[in-house]
Amino acid sequence: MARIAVIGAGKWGQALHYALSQKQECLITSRTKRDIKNFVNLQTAMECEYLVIAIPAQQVRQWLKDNFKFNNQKILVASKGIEASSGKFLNEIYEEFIPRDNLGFIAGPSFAAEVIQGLPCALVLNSLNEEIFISFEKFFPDFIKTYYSCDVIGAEICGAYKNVLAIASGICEGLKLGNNARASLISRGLVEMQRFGEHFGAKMETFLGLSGAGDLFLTASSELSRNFRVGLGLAKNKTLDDILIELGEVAEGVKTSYAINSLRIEHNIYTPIAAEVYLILEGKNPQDSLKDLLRT
Ligand SMILES: NC(=O)c1ccc[n+]([C@@H]2O[C@H](COP(=O)([O-])OP(=O)(O)OC[C@H]3O[C@@H](n4cnc5c(N)ncnc54)[C@H](O)[C@@H]3O)[C@@H](O)[C@H]2O)c1
Ligand SMILES: O=P(O)(O)OC[C@H](O)CO
Repeated sequence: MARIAVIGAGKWGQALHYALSQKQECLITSRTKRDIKNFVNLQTAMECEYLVIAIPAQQVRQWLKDNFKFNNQKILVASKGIEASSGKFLNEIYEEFIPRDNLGFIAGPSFAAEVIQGLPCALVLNSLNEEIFISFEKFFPDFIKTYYSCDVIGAEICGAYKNVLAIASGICEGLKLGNNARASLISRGLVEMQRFGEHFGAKMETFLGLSGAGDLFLTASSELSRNFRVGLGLAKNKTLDDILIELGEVAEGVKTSYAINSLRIEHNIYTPIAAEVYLILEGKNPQDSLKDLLRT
C-alpha cells in the first residue's frame, strides 16, 4: 500500500507526483479522472499517511470543508496564495482543519514544467514541527534538494507575494521598459515583500533565500511563469478575462493582489508595487501606474 499521495492533478500536482514517484509508489487524485499512472479516487488517496495538496489557494477552504477527513495524516501544502475573501494565509486556513504539527508548506523556485523533466531544483519544506520535514524529505528524488525552515509565515508570504510582483514584472516587460527598469522593480519588490512580511512576523532571512529572492527572481523573469504572462497581457491592454481564458491555468497573483490590497489598507503597510498591480487589475492604465511609481 502506497504511503504517499498527491491531491490535485494540475501542472504542479503532476510534477510533484512525478518527483515523488522516483523512490516509491505515489498515488495521485483530482476532481476529474486523469490518465496518469497510479491515479486513484479521493477516498483511496486520503487513506495515505502522507498527503501533498496542490489545489489553487482560493479553492482550499471549500475543498477542505467538502472533502477532508482528518485521520492524523501528515500534510505538505504545495499552493502559493492568500485567500482573497478573508485575507487569510493558507497556514491559517489549514490550521482550522488540521493540527499545525501535522502541516508543512513547500516554497522555493520551482516551475512544474522543469520539475516534470527531472531538472535539478531546490525547495524549502517549512513547518513548525521539524518532524514533518524529516518525514517528507526522504520521499523527494535525488534531483530535488530539500531544506528545512520553521518560518511558515515567511514562506507563505514569499510564495504569494512574488506572484503579484511577477505580474508587475510581466507588465514591465510588455511595456518594453528595459532591463534596468525590471531589475529595479524586482529589487524594490523584494524590499516591499520583506516589509509586508515583517509586519506579520516573518523572519528577514527567509526573504533572501530560496523562498524569497529565489522564487521571486525565477517567477519575475521568465515567460514560463503564468503570473508573468498575465502581466504581459495587461501591458497589451488585453482584458483580464481574455488573459485568464487564454492562460487556462491558475495565476494566483490575480486574487492574491486583492488580498494584499485589503491587508495593506487594514494594517497600513506601504506596498507601492502591489498597490499598482491591484489598480491595473481594476482597470488603471499601466503607463499611468508607471508614472505614479516613478513619482512615489
Ligand atoms: N505550476 C507551477 O509551476 C507551480 C509551482 C509551485 C507552486 N504552484 C502552486 O500550486 C497550485 C496549483 O497550481 P497548478 O500549477 O497545479 O495549477 P493548474 O491550473 O495547472 O491546476 C489546478 C488544479 O486544481 C484543481 N482544482 C481547481 N479547482 C478545484 C477545486 N475547487 N477543488 C479541487 N481541485 C480543484 C484543478 O482541477 C487542477 O487540477 C497554485 O497555488 C500554484 O501557485 C504551482
Ligand atoms: O507559473 P507561476 O507564475 O504560477 O509560478 C510557478 C511557481 O510558483 C514558480 O516557483
